[in-house]
Amino acid sequence: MELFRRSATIHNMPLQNRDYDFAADALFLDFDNTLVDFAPLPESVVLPPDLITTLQRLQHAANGALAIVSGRPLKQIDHFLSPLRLPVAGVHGAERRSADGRMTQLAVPDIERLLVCLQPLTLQHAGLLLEVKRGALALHYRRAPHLEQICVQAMSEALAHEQGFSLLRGNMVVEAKAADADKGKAIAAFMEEAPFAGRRPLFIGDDITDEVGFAWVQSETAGGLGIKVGLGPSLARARIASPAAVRSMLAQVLERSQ
Ligand SMILES: O=P(O)(O)OC[C@H]1O[C@H](O[C@H]2O[C@H](CO)[C@@H](O)[C@H](O)[C@H]2O)[C@H](O)[C@@H](O)[C@@H]1O
Repeated sequence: MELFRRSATIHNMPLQNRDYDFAADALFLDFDNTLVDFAPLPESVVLPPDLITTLQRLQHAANGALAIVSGRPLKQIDHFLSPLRLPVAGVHGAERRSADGRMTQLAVPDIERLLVCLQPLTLQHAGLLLEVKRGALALHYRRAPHLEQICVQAMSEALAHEQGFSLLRGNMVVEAKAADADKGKAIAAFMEEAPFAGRRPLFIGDDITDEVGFAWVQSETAGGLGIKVGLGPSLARARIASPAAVRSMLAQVLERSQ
């Protein structure tokens, strides 16, 4: 059964006649707008019933080769998926928990000056939210979309005096994150380790931060596939319509395995 629609813009990308193989593939999943639908605030996402059980069973069926790769801190992912503790890369790869539970934290720049610079803006506009992470700072404007340009400009100006950060435009958010951290490197690091090593990486994600992940999994060395959720330009060679479609596809994959 074909589970993903090939991207309309990319042709001649055969999937070796299969889409997902529990014995041969490693599955990497973004969190927001991939597994769960967007919500007005980061803490208000709602996990659909059965998602945790589906992930747990998938992980078991794949001999552990399933990980979450998110812009969120690892602790938040654990909180939402509790009691499940999956291998996770958080804050775009700045922190990572391997399948054996080992933690890796990249050295990250100090966000203190950025915080001081940007806090007045959030006091001025009630619809804005600053999300503080280890070595990253996200300025959310989902509840005040008309402030997008002001937010982007404020973040750019704050970053002009800083070293070691890169500016990331996400969905209704502009973020300063550690320049050294990216999802491609995080997936590459998982793929060096058991139980991921030797498998074909599949990465499902929706946002700009996921593009480096798609590029890495689709590299010649990795030989994998990127699957973009939703519309918009992407390097990913396959598409899936929505988080609901991702959840239903994961459930189908599981059903087929039994
Ligand atoms: O890499 P991801 O797992 O997709 O995380 C990306 C960012 O997700 C969160 O923000 C986004 O989702 C929120 C909840 O739906 C929404 O309110 C916000 O507008 C979105 O940008 C999270 O808060 C960020 O830290 C992540 O970087």
